[in-house]
Amino acid sequence: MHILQNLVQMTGQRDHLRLELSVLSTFMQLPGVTNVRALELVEMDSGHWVRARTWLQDGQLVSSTQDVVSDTKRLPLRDMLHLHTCITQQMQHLQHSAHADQHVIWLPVWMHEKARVCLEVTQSEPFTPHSLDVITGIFSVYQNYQSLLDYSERDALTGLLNRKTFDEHLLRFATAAQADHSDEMPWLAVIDIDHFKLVNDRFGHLFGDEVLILVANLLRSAFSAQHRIFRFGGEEFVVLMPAAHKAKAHASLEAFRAMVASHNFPQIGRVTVSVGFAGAKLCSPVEILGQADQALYYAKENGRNQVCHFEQLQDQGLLHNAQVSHDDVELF
Ligand SMILES: Nc1nc2c(ncn2[C@@H]2O[C@H](COP(=O)(O)OP(=O)(O)OP(=O)(O)O)[C@@H](O)[C@H]2O)c(=O)[nH]1
Repeated sequence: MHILQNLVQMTGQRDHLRLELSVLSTFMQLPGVTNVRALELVEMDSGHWVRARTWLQDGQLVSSTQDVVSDTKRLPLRDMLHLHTCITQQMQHLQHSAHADQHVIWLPVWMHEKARVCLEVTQSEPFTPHSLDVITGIFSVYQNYQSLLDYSERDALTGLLNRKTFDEHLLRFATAAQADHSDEMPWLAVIDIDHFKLVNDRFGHLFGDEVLILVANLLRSAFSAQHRIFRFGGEEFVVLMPAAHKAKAHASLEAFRAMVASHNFPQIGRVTVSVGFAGAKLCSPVEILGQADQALYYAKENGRNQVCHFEQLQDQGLLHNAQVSHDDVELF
């Protein structure tokens, strides 16, 4: 009965992290379960890494406030031998008995043949067919519900994140940077396709859609799993970039701009983008978006196909004629 109540609570969640806490606390209700963790898997610096994102501490489940890049406790995936096997062989789950009273099962969440999260359940007794059925059953409910949540957070045309979860992601990026205390900060970039109306007018809406999909693919290949890429609607994209020095953020946006400009779009040929970016500090999302939008507006007014930085334009006193009132900024 407890489990049923937990499942009801689990499927009432509207947020991935709360859903994760909920499924782990459901596992904790099972007899013999002594430990649970949610492990985050990430590919960076041409290696695979793993770190605990949610774990049990003094009987309470806690989640990391750091992002995976700044988490010094992350390990190379190959250091966790069994998990490494489970992931590289794309297994649905894998069990291992480390000691007579320590039996572990890993349950990776597969999405488009990639696993970004893996749940780990440890119990004091060996797994029986019944306990395995219960664990994998709960995991299936969790996985189905997670993909439903994921679907509702994505833009149907490009598969990028939609506007819905933007504020939450922004807050997480800004808070993680505060905890880090370094002089690096996260960045927010607004990217807009130049003269997109002309593409639609000349080639038709279907070709316009094709350009949106191709630009979304270029965004995915230019930015890593640590970035968050959104389509806010129309031909406007937003990228949340993890903490970095301004020069590094500028260079990666510039590399993306150049990548689009040199891409051969079938039938259409050349397409360019303009980019405005600003520091993603702990202030309101509307304020930060407004700043990045002002820089974008400046880029559009001054030749397009370029990357402009809000604070730099402001310091140079160049924003007087490019002020965008917040009423004009198309946010939703
Ligand atoms: N194909 C397609 N077009 C879209 C979609 N959403 C918005 N649009 C079109 O995007 C165009 C946006 O045009 P504008 O905002 O005038 O800007 P622009 O032509 O890109 O010019 P600049 O931004 O000034 O460089 C409009 O023609 C919209 O109809 C979509 O989902 N698919």
